[in-house]
Amino acid sequence: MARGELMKKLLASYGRDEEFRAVAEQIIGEEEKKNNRVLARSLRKSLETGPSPRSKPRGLAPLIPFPESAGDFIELVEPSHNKQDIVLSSENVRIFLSLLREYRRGDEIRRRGLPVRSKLLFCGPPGCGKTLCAEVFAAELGLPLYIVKIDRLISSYLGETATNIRKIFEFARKQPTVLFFDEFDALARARSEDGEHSELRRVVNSLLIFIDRIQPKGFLVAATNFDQSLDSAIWRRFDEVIWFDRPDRRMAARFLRMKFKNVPLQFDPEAHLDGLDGYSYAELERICVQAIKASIIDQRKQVSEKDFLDALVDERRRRRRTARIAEA
Ligand SMILES: Nc1ncnc2c1ncn2[C@@H]1O[C@H](COP(=O)(O)OP(=O)(O)OP(=O)(O)O)[C@@H](O)[C@H]1O
Repeated sequence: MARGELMKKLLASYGRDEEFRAVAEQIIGEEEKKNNRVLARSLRKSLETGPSPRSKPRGLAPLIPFPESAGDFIELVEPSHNKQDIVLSSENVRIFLSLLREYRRGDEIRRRGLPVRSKLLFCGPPGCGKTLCAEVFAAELGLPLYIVKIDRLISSYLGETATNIRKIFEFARKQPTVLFFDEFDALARARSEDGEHSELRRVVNSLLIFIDRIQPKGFLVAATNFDQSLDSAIWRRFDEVIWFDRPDRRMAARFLRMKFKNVPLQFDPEAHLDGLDGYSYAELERICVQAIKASIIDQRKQVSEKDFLDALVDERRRRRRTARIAEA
């Protein structure tokens, strides 16, 4: 495996001892194969003198195990998408490129006493790329992505929540990661609760204080669908606020071209852009995938216009049902 890929795997396995050790062994094996015996021997020595349950950590920097108890509300995501898979506005491309460059020069910037932007708020309707972008961004940075489900975090047993929050932040302070807080608006809702939930409010406020104080080694990203429910006390804690909008006509056309890039078509999907106004990327994605699947099921080599229109009708039905549920 290429060295870069192995390094990525090694970083992603950080905090999970067994996996980390397996990848480290793979790296040593590769060096042995290349006849770099001195390096391989010294790597093995570091690995063997690393932390063990009985000995004090020496050699390798001690791993900070990710809190086991956090498993219910935090998830390590192996990036499976890259920048080819996302459609972003030119403004967002510019912001992300500048964040990447700043991160790479972070040590130098900090040495001069200046802050590095590392706390980002992603706003926008569902299915418009907030999570996908966090994944692609983590892949570009070569950092592991951890997704924290805020609603689950704050509804877990309160006594433990406070400890878990502290552990998460301790982890993010020491280990370069992209720590992604999904459904951040759940915080705002919890903050406005009162009376019997004052304990909950305290937990939420302590989470905000942690966000305020932390200088993450990587990035802390929070995502919300409801930007209006976040008050300025929350907004001002972030270095950048980035909007992910539903695609306009031009972006929807780009998305369709991307999705059908390697698929033989009997029609021009862009002729249907009028009917796709207001759809999210996730909805457009479902239409494209359904249309492609229909051609596979019928064992046809090309996707037909009917495949596309049938998928569109299905998605419309789904939208109407979802809207009805949301109103109820
Ligand atoms: N900008 C985009 N470019 C390409 N594909 C996209 C984009 N936005 C969304 N998608 C597609 O829709 C799926 C869901 O998007 P994603 O999970 O990023 O939405 P989200 O904004 O995080 O939504 P939610 O608020 O519901 O969590 C993605 O996995 C991807 O297939």
